Amino acid sequence: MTSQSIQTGITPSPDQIRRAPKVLLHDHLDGGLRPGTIVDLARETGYSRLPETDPDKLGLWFREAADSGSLERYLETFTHTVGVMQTREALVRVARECAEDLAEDGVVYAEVRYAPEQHLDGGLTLEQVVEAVNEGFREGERAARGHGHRIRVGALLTAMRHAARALEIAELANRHRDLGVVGFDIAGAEAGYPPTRHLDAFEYLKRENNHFTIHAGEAFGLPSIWQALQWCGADRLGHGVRIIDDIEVADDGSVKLGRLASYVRDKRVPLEMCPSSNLQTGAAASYAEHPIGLLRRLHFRTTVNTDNRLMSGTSMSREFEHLVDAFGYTLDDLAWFSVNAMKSAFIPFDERLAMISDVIKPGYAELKSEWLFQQTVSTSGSVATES
Ligand SMILES: O=c1[nH]cnc2c1ncn2[C@H]1C[C@H](O)[C@@H](CO)O1
Ligand SMILES: [Zn+2]
Repeated sequence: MTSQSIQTGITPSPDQIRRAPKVLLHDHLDGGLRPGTIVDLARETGYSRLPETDPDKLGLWFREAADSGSLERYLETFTHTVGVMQTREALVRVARECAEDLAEDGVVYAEVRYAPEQHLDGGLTLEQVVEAVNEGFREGERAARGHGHRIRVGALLTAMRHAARALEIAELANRHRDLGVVGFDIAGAEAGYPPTRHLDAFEYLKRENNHFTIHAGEAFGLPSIWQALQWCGADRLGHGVRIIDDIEVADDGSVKLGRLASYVRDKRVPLEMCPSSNLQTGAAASYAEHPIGLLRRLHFRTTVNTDNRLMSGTSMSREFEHLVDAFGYTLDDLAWFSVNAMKSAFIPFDERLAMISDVIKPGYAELKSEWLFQQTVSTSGSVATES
């Protein structure tokens, strides 16, 4: 081992990646159910339209059905998860398991989103939906602590862009502020549903000094990102991968940023990138070609996320593993992504700083010192054998 290898960094193993403290800003509650839970809930709630009732086959069905190359077809798979999330008990269970699963994977802070308006078919009110999900998150946090994992989960309330309830959902998010809801989002099919359709909701949230992110630049390009930032005033971009269309890379490797890409980088706009999801919806061709490689090199404020763990058969650790394989990222890179994400969270500044200094940095330092110690032991071991 040389000092050179310390400086160039440690290629983390899957086990180190799982133990590293990770921060997740973009994860859908209705895109992360355990297949076995879907089967149980379908039976309990009388939902009879599941394509498979064996949990393994059902998990596979979601991954394959979501692998269509089109966002619209990808979104069709949510009919079944949303279909079994229509009772208070179902919502509490799904939220609890979500917090437990993320904690088990080494996520220490997560913002998990869902659309309350999609969970009213069983007679719940919007308020009851939010209360049930919050209850589940708190139960999950407590259960995780019992298993030695610390996680904090905040909710983001999503409004569906094809519907017309964004202002109502924004008001709901504002009422539950400081009660477990940390912000707002819009999601759903992007093409044909520009974010400016929901300007009233965004203007309301700005007047309330509240936070919001917008899915933009995933299935539609620069105009969507431009509107999300310059008309709606988004704090972060969900995906934002198409910002790459405003960056020119010449044959000699020199890079030229257009005005919008410069703005995104200069203003440190957080990009909630979700590599596996982008491969499935056709927003990127492969991990190696995913724009996150270039954007990270150019110091955009990139973060790594899961989007929908069920549909992509993924986890935060898996997303990091894919990027380590594709770009040779080191433990330092993963720490950089995690600090970036924590800086971009919607909780108060002092709480973000505390997470960075008390949890994230010490966690990566611990992994690094463990690795250095192992190297020293194996080096002195081989010296001892030689002498
Ligand atoms: O990646 C996505 N883009 C746009 N919409 C999405 C994505 N993943 C999930 N959704 C939708 C489907 C869910 O039912 C809804 C709320 O979580 O958000
Ligand atoms: Zn999403």
